[in-house]
Amino acid sequence: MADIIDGKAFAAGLREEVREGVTAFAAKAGRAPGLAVVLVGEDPASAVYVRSKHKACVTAGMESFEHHLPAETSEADLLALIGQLNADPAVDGILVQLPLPKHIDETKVIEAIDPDKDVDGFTTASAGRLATGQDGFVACTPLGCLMLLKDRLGDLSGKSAVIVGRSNIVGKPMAMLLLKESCTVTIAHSRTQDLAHVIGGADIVVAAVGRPEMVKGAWLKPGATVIDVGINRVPAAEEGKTKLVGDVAFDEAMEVAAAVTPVPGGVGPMTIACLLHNTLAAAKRREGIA
Ligand SMILES: Nc1nc2c(c(=O)[nH]1)N[C@@H](CN(C=O)c1ccc(C(=O)N[C@@H](CCC(=O)O)C(=O)O)cc1)CN2
Repeated sequence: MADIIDGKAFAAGLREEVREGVTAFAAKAGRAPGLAVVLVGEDPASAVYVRSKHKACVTAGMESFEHHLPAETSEADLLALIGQLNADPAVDGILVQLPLPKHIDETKVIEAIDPDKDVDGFTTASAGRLATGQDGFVACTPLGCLMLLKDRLGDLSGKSAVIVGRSNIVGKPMAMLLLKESCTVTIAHSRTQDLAHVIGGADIVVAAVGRPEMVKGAWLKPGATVIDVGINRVPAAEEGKTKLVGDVAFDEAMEVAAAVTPVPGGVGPMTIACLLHNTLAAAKRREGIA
């Protein structure tokens, strides 16, 4: 039976580390790091995530600047707000909660964020910096996956890694991070032929495809480490109820792998902990503090 990788506990440790870092930062800089979070509209899941981010920020001793705009906000008004936040010296990190309402061009809004405040790591500049080995911010979810992998496996050099999913915010940055760790990286996607065979050769599997329990236990190499990024709500056995499952068939994977992240309680909590980590790093860079 595989070990369960406890992302919730790891994230709590990271948040505590950040809290201590914030205290040291404030003593030197005479101010707390500041994170601006922009939420447009009433998406209930987004509202929950933004509340969690605010609470985590305050608990870590950071300033949280919340901007909750109505769903009808125009793209021009949102871009104007980003411009103000870019220029605000109290703001070290800017995050625009996704998804945005359909009438707003997400790419245009993300690209408007100053890369030095892009604590979500979503701008083209941040992606380019990661791809070329320059200092910059790494998207929080893949950064959290990497931390869990390094904690579990230590040196990743030479390991074979398969990432299922090629999104700009998880699959691609994950591939860059694992390449930087000298893994042999394969990105699988919806057109990949014989996915079972591709996954079967991997020491590390990162599933980020958004399809409930798509990766089967029988596809895994015995002893693999499995990181499940998927958060899918599906009907539960009890009539009218729902439950969360990942992109990996968890019970099957537990029979074959060496270690698996659960859903919930695996990668998800790392996302917010890494956001705090990036915000502290942004503040230190802006103040020239090592
Ligand atoms: N600007 C951003 N937008 C979005 C991001 C992001 O990183 N930046 N990621 C997601 C949502 N998200 C944070 O924003 C997020 C998702 C899930 C979790 C989490 O802890 N999940 C729990 C389960 C939660 C539940 O019960 O529903 C878990 O997996 O244990 C945290 C943050 C999209 N938008």
